[in-house]
Amino acid sequence: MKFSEMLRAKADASWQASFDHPFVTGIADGSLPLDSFKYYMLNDSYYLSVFAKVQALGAAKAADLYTASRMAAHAQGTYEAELSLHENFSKRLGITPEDHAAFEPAPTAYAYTTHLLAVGYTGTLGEIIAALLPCYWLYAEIGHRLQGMKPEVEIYQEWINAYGGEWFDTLVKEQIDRLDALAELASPAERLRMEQHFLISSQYELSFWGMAYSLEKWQAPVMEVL
Ligand SMILES: Cc1ncc(CO)c(N)n1
Repeated sequence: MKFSEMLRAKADASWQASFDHPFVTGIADGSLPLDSFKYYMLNDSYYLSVFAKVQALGAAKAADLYTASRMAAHAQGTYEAELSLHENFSKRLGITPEDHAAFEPAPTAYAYTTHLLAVGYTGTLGEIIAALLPCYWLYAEIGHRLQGMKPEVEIYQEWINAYGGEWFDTLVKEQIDRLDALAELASPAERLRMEQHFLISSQYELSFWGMAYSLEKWQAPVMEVL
């Protein structure tokens, strides 16, 4: 069994909980309140801005120029997705520059990105890809599962199309193959860290839906701190 398949099997319970989460099923059937989707978009913009940095940290840690260039290309791809999906959606959802200015990441978005940054700065490229992979792979699986659903809310349909398409599949497959190649070279201790990072990111993906669905907030405002 490939290393990636072993990780996917171990994460299955949290992935199934993501598939069944009311945020995800609410996108599929159009019942998700727009306020939750708006809150998701704001937090996801923040999330993706850190995600791109961690991809770039992966580029810095690559053993060869080709891999460095691919990780950098993925960081660039995140930037472009961020621009096209989020700027377009922000306008249509009525998210204003003031909303962005007043925005502070919710506790779960902050914790998840802090986890990614910790692995980005302390980990090997294998560890970094293990931490980033649930973000790619889970969304691709959700995109596929939701293909063919026709929510009345146009933005939800576009969200499904973005993650269910071939463009995203190719990126995900590339990183799965890279993870398997790096796992072959890794020591047992590094492979264990890769597994931990993957499972923790999978848990945070699940928490991220709950965060948006419940409009999760800090107990006290932290605007001055973050
Ligand atoms: C939280 C989260 N995970 C994964 C993706 C997919 O890139 C995303 N946009 N946001």
